[in-house]
Amino acid sequence: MKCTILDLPHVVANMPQTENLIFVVWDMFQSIPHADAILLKLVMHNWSDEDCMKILQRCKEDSTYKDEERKRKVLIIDMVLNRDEDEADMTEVKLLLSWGEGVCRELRKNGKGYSLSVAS
Ligand SMILES: C[S@@+](CC[C@H](N)C(=O)[O-])C[C@H]1O[C@@H](n2cnc3c(N)ncnc32)[C@H](O)[C@@H]1O
Repeated sequence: MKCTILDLPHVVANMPQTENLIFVVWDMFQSIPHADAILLKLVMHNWSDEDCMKILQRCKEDSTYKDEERKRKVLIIDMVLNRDEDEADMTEVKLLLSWGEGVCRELRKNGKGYSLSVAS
């Protein structure tokens, strides 16, 4: 498996490369280069809903994959509040960790399943 880490210049510019792991200076708001899968780990909580939609749109755009069976996968790992099921201490820890980081989103049960919205 080959992995490419995309980030801003001050984060990846001088990182050592290996055969399977490379670091590339890239602005994810402009485009996302071709890959079988894209992992957005601890990225979305930094951005508004509008910016998250832009990032997901860039993930969706890939002129090299026309085949429906081989569409790229997008995996999101991020922290969300789940006050209905988390212990109160866990909610406090999550709020503390997300403090100053941007947007804290909350998972809520509704009639159809779950919804995710900006925590208030
Ligand atoms: C909270 S960090 C998460 C980093 C890494 N995914 C992790 O889990 O450790 C968010 C990263 O997004 C990067 N970032 C911010 N704006 C970006 C952009 N326009 N294009 C690419 N990366 C960006 C930041 O430099 C930062 O390293």
